Formats: sequence, structure tokens, C-alpha cells
Amino acid sequence: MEEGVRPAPCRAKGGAPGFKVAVLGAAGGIGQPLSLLMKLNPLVSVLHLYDVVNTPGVTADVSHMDTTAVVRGFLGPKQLEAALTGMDLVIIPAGLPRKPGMTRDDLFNKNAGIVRTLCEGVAKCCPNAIVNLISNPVNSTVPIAAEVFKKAGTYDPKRLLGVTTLDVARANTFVAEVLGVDPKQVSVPVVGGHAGVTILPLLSQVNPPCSFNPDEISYLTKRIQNGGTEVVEAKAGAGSATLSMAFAAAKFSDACLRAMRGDAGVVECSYVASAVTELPFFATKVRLGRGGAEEVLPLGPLNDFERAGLEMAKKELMESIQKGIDFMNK
Ligand SMILES: NC(=O)C1=CN([C@@H]2O[C@H](COP(=O)(O)OP(=O)(O)OC[C@H]3O[C@@H](n4cnc5c(N)ncnc54)[C@H](O)[C@@H]3O)[C@@H](O)[C@H]2O)C=CC1
Ligand SMILES: O=C([O-])CC(=O)C(=O)O
Repeated sequence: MEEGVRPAPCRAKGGAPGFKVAVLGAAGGIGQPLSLLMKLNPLVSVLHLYDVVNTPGVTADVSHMDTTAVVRGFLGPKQLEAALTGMDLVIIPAGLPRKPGMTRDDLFNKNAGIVRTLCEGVAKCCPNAIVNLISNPVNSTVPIAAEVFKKAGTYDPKRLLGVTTLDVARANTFVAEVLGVDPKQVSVPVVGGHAGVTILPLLSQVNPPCSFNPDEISYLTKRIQNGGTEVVEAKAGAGSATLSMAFAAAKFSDACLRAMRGDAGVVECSYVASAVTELPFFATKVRLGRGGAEEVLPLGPLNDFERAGLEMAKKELMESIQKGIDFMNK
């Protein structure tokens, strides 16, 4: 038998400056590459990896990367509180992914309870942490998290952010393909929510300014709205987007960390508590700051096609939000 790993005889000099970040669901399809990417982030000094399975292996593996962050693993509900205590940022990709033929809402029954439990842990152990919520259906899980925090008396709407960065990444990629340019040069605002018609790309507000013909608008809108389903079908039962999602989550979390450090002008799309429409939650551009979503930015001018899309998005979103709130108040 191989010898076990004994603790290193450290000459401790105190912790490196930086933020303490936890990934909940760290052993999953998103969790593993996301943990790797967070270990690469120089703004992270401590990285806690929590899951109900397999975290010892993932932790041992990621911890051997010679980057600054100190990595610790936590396994199962008994270790949730230790995983969360003292965290500045909590990223949550825990929960079931879709299989072909399912909608994101079909995940509600399994994932609502998982998100509730994990957010109860956040409220108890790191009530001031900023939360990046990835678990689907995001349109409902963010309202669930808000209700958990309200019940615990810790709710600050600025600190709860639903991650919709993958919609923006897809929009940038597909628009760049049509325009024949590098996706890095393209910025497409995607508003609304994170499922089907609630994903509303604002092609009239693409930066740098450009125009599309009706065929391009129809193709791009459908492809962006169906990006998740495109991956689910291509994976044919083996899950949903994991690598592009880990990339998108790492990008969004890095933006949160830079804003928490005090960088100015950090703006990302995110699904947050919002007064931009009559709905209590909505994704738009938000200005990130030390306290999270410091300012929710307005929608900007919409064309007729986008206004019609907004009405469809709001109808579906309203039901998903109410379903999340009802889950917590039944
Ligand atoms: N917001 C977005 O844009 C996207 C969201 N997602 C969602 O992210 C979630 C995760 O997707 P994958 O990583 O592909 O799934 P996965 O099944 O590969 O991994 C999920 C992980 O969560 C863990 N888990 C389950 N219950 C838990 C609990 N109570 N506490 C902690 N961990 C728990 C599992 O053990 C597993 O390791 C899904 O709900 C999926 O729909 C996926 C892609 C994009
Ligand atoms: O489609 C899914 O189920 C996963 C997801 O949210 C995405 O890839 O956008």
C-alpha cells in the first residue's frame, strides 16, 4: 500500500493577501474546471472546494498547481459550515444538469432544495459573502436564494448574483462569427433571464456598433437562446455545458473579485434584484463594486423586435420567479 500524505512541516509566514473563495459543487462537470481556473486567479488566496462526493481527489489534484491560492477540500453536509466560514465569495454550480428533452425548469424539483441548503449555510457562516449562483433553473434559484437570506435576516440584494455570463459569451461568439471578427472585439448585452425566450440578446446594442439584416437577427437570436440546448443535445445524455460554463463563471467571478478589490468601471450582465422592469429579478448590465451589484443599469433603447421579445421574456420570467418564491413559502 502507498504511504498516506503527511502534513507538510510548514514554516508558516501568515496568509497571502487576497480573497477567500468557495466553490460548492466543486467535483462536478463545471466544478472541476472552475476550481482549476479559480486556482489560477491571482486574486484568490484561499480556495475551498465543497461537494457531497469526490472532493478529496479534486482537492489533492488542484492543490498541486504551483499558483498562490491555498486549496482545502470539504466533503459532505457535516463539512459545509467549515467550507463556508470566512468566505468572501461563494460560487455555486451544485445540482443536476439537463438531459436531452428536458427544460431547465425540469431541474427545479431536485435543485431547489440543494440551493436552499447551501444558501442556508451561507447565511449562517458567511452572511457578508457575495454569491455567484449558477445552478439551474437560475430564473427560479436566485429568487429561492433571496428568500433564504430574507428568512435568515441577512439579505442584501447587491450580494446575490445569478450567473448569465455564458449567454453573453455565446452571443459574442456567434455575432463575431457572422461579422467575421475576433470574439474578443465584440460585446453583446444579453438581458432578461437564463432559459429559452427569457434570454434576450440586444443585437441593436452590439459594441462596436453594427447592423444585421432580418435573417441574421432571426438566426442569432435563436442560436443564442438555444445555446444550452445545442450543447445538451450534442452531449447526448452526458450532461450540459461544463467547460464553456466554467470559463464563463471564472470570468464573472474574476470581475466580482476585481470590483471587490476596488477596481472602477467593472460592468457585467447578471440576473439580480432589479427595478428595471416590473419584475423583482431581471438580468441587465450591472456595475460591480466592493459590495457586489452596486448599480443596475437600464435596458437602453430597444427596437420593435426586442420590445416584443421583452414581453415574451417577462411573461415566462414572472412564472419562474413566483415558483421560486412559492417554494420557500409553502
Ligand atoms: N447558469 C448557467 O449558465 C449554467 C448552469 N448550469 C447548471 O449548473 C449545474 C451543475 O452542472 P454540472 O456541473 O454540469 O453538473 P454535475 O452533475 O456534473 O455536477 C454537479 C455537482 O453538484 C454536486 N452536488 C449535488 N448536490 C449537492 C449538494 N447538496 N451540495 C454540494 N454539491 C452538490 C454533485 O455531487 C456534482 O458533483 C446544473 O444545475 C446545470 O444546469 C450549467 C451550465 C450553464
Ligand atoms: O442548458 C443547460 O441546461 C445548461 C445551461 O444553462 C446552459 O448551457 O446555458
